[in-house]
Amino acid sequence: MTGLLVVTAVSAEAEAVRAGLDDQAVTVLPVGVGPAAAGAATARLLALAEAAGRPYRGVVSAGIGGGFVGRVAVGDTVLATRSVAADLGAESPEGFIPVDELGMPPELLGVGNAVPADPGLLAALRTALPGASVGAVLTVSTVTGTAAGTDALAQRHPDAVVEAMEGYGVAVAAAQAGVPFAELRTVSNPIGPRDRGAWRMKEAFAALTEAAHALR
Ligand SMILES: O=C(O)c1cccc(C(=O)CC[C@H]2O[C@@H](n3cnc4c(=O)[nH]cnc43)[C@H](O)[C@@H]2O)c1
Repeated sequence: MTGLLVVTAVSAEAEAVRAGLDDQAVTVLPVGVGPAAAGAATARLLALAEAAGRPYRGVVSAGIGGGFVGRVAVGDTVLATRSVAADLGAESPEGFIPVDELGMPPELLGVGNAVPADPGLLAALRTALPGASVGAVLTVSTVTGTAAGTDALAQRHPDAVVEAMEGYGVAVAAAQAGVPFAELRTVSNPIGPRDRGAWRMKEAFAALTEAAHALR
């Protein structure tokens, strides 16, 4: 058994995590933006480690994310209770229908719309990061950038604190490999009408470095 695998979307996030870690047993790798790239790359890393007889003992999706205003602030650290595929489903005149509620046979649904964090891994991270906010983290393929989109998402997910683009994909890879999963985010921007100038990447990367000790 090897140590923990921490996957980020981009290399700047991986570098921020590594800067706060001095543990050789933790592997930190960028796996791409979006649930498909992150899920496929994570599945490959987990399978290669397993085939080499050195499976990872856990996988953490880490990085920056957009925060729901009034629930978290820029610079905050967040731990996911579950990682939710917020745009996996169908639109209808009555609104969005999550894939879980489309009436598909259960064997086609896989893990459904959400994957809970591993209780043991989440508990350990909460202990190490007592100041972290805890709630659902949404995975979206399109960054939310309108007031209407933000309101709809906030109403559909009253327990959500952050949106990002990879957690659910990584969670599916971990679930299929039978490896404990968790998601850790720091808030770089408020979710709302697109304003790239409001993104505070430096602050979010610094918070990621600060939080990384929890991954030891
Ligand atoms: O300029 C953009 O709109 C943009 C789009 C995708 C990625 C980036 C990045 O440089 C950051 C990579 C990473 O950050 C996460 N993230 C951060 N804020 C949000 C958000 O408000 N909504 C969704 N994802 C967010 C995400 O996981 C990206 O992979 C910039």
